Amino acid sequence: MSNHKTDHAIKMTWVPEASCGMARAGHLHTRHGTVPTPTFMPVGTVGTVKGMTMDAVRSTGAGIVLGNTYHLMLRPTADRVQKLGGLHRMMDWPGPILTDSGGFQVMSLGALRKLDEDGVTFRSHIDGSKHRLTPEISTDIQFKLDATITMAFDECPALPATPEVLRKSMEMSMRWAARSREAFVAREGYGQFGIVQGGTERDLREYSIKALTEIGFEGYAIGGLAVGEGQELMFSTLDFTTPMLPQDKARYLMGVGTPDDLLGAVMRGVDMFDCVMPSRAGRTARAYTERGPINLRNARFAEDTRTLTPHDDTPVAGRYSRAYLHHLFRANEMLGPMLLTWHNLAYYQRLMRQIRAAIVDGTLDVLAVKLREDWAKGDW
Ligand SMILES: C=CCOC(=O)Nc1nc2cc3[nH]c(NC)nc3cc2c(=O)[nH]1
Repeated sequence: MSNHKTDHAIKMTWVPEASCGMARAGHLHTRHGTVPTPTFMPVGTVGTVKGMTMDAVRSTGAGIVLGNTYHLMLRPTADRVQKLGGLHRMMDWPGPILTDSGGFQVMSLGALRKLDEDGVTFRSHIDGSKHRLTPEISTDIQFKLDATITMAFDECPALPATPEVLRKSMEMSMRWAARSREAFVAREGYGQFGIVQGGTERDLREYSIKALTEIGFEGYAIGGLAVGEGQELMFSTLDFTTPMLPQDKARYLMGVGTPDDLLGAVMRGVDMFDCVMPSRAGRTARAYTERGPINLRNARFAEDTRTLTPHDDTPVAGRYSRAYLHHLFRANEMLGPMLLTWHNLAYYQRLMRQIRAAIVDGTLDVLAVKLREDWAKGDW
């Protein structure tokens, strides 16, 4: 008799609610709660969304956050996170957590790694110690972290790359996807996402989707993009990739992006996003606003008593003047990055809520025109 809990566990599901053109609104049901999609996932690299308490993250409306396997396996190590009760308990975030498989982080480390068919060997950027990641090791680490969504271990090839290089890399990632799935422990409401590769080549993307859907995953990520190809090539790749993905599963575009990227990708059928931009910008005095980004270190804000946004839906939004934030950054005060990260993440969540509402009432095209007009206006 097979063990019901593991073999047939009712895994995570994505349920559609409405669509508008290629855009979809739905709900991702997981063991750690339900998340409305489209959704933007704040990046919590080493078990913290830098500069934010998780209450502050929750106050922005975020439903799911991201953790990085590569960073956490080096420090504090997966075994220690497991001893501390898993990421949810350790960082006091009861909601869903998606962890990456480490592949991309190691790839971006460049020289410090050696790739072979079985996996990748690399040296820690912290103390130079030697480590290994394989589909099995990565999946086991994510299990120890208690990730709600586990990502398949893949290789993200650097662009530009020849179709031959892209094909060889994608085929290896598909072999790694099968091994990742084999190593995945199915639990009620948990899930694992496969990662579509193939660069900007339609035939390679088609081959990759066929391979992944034959293995079967709870969701599908679109990898290999936002690596310097530019928005036009990213969008044209999405135009032929998302229609080939299963309609009834969530689609996750990794590492994306600016507000304009998010809007365009949602309109091409993407449901989930993660990007360091809003939080990294928050640490570098770059504020996202309804009229596009502004740099608060600029002297023109020294006596600007206006707030960053007319909205007042978090303890930060609409409360602090640009002049005060300008002062905090000039004085190198830690409150500057904290408040601005909070503001930027709230801006991204508000944008996703606006987009979602427009999908539900069928007016996404109207909203898209309005948003792009306002972003182009520049600061008022
Ligand atoms: C959280 C991610 C879960 O995915 C993985 O574990 N592997 C993976 N990560 C990526 C991350 C990316 N960021 C960008 N631009 C900033 N492009 C990316 C592409 C990939 C990719 O092809 N694979």
